[in-house]
Amino acid sequence: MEANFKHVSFEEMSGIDEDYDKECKYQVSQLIELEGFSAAQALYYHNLETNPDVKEPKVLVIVGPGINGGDALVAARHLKFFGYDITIFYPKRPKKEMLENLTLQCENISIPFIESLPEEFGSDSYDFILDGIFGFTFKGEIRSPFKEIIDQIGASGIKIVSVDVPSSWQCDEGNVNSTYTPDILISLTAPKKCSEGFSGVHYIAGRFTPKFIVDKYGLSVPPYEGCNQFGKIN
Ligand SMILES: NC(=O)C1=CN([C@@H]2O[C@H](COP(=O)(O)OP(=O)(O)OC[C@H]3O[C@@H](n4cnc5c(N)ncnc54)[C@H](O)[C@@H]3O)[C@@H](O)[C@H]2O)[C@@H](O)CC1
Ligand SMILES: [K+]
Repeated sequence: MEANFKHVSFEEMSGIDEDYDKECKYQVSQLIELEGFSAAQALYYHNLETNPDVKEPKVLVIVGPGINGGDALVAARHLKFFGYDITIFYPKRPKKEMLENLTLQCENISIPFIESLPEEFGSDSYDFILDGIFGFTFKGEIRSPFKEIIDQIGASGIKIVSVDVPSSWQCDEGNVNSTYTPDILISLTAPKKCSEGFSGVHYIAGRFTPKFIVDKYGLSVPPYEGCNQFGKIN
């Protein structure tokens, strides 16, 4: 299904983002909640399908400094409520009320925050790394400390689940920094051009996109089942 699916450019995704704001009156915090919840659901169902014996998967959630990081904080909270064993690494915390509130909500449910990544990841340290470092607006070379973090995650041997785009990939150009390719990708609203050749497991989380936006940008709609907030396309 991936090959026949519409992959959006940076310009198109920026237009959709603007329409969410101006035409749909979605508040950023509302969108983040929907995106993070959808991502948590997708990972939950993925684990159920591929690893049903692991009832409380251990997930290291890596939170970046922007909205992609906000999505990851929301996903972490919902996964914790789903019974997962969650740890958060959030190295660079901007003083923004919305992100501070999302952080507090994770602290309130006793999710531990670690100060640094382990020197080496043991094979059984985590079942997944949830990558919420950078999103579709990322450009250029990776600045410190994220260069080192992204290299470490890539070398960890742990299954990586990227939210929206693999962090440090550019929306239109792809893996310009030659970093990791995730095992699982959860694209928000629509897959981005950089994932056109992606051969891993691919979910779309966008069951909040009104039909007029789907029509305006010619988006493909994944097969949403029941009340799932995600659809699988690969
Ligand atoms: N704003 C919204 O309402 C929506 C947000 N969404 C989510 O928001 C994401 C985009 O959010 P942002 O635009 O905040 O982007 P990011 O979440 O990628 O964060 C941007 C921040 O990363 C840092 N950064 C940027 N380039 C860097 C570099 N080269 N090296 C090191 N640090 C760098 C800067 O501090 C910048 O403030 C999407 O991918 C998605 O996850 C969208 O899906 C749609 C709606
Ligand atoms: K990401």
